[in-house]
Amino acid sequence: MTHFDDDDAPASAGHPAEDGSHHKKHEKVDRPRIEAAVREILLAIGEDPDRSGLVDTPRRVAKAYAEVFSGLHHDPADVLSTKFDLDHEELVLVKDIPFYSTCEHHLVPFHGVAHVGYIPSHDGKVTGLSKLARLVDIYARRPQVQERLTTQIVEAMVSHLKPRGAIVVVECEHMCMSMRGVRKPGAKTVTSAVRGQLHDPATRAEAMSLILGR
Ligand SMILES: Nc1nc2c(ncn2[C@@H]2O[C@H](COP(=O)(O)OP(=O)(O)OP(=O)(O)O)[C@@H](O)[C@H]2O)c(=O)[nH]1
Ligand SMILES: [Zn+2]
Repeated sequence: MTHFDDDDAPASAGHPAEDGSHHKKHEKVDRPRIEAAVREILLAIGEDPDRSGLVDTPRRVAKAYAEVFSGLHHDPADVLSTKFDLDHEELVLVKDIPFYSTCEHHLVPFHGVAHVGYIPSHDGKVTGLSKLARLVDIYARRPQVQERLTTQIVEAMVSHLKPRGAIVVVECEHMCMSMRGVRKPGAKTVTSAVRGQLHDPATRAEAMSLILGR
């Protein structure tokens, strides 16, 4: 699993949430405030927030929001600090990383897969493969738009891995385009971001053929 929530911080050095006692002390999400707001929304749509099926809903939504927005309180530097000296200087690509994010315009989900690749720096040091998936979750678990998600992932790799090149391709279905509004279920949005040597046409073509080869 690549996911973590407010009770499951990324396994990385020095994060204060690792000792298991962090839960209340370090929680940055104001759950009572979310609960009050959800109760207001239920009233506003004409529901009875005190009926038995809804009475625990504000608490559940607050707990769910703490999880789906937990990326706001995690630092990609922590995740990408895990490095191995494998003397590998060629492309490393983790493809088809599934993730869920939340559209910041409508606060409904968008979800899909991310493909994340880089050409390591000249020192041949690489990061852990799972860390690339954790990086995706750190940025997905925030109010987002797909373009910024894509850019943030590639920029974090550039900053913390100092790669010779990096590429991120993200393919998503946006629930705000499926279940409401324009109502086009199945429509996919594809975004990409490329840095450094991955701009080279041959290198980029190699990465893209690996990404697209299903
Ligand atoms: N660029 C971009 N747009 C997004 C993303 N997620 C949702 N949107 C779009 O945000 C736009 C918001 O448009 P508005 O006209 O302000 O809101 P709206 O009336 O709800 O629009 P409709 O969704 O067309 O009904 C819509 O076109 C959405 O499709 C995203 O990740 N990136
Ligand atoms: Zn939306």
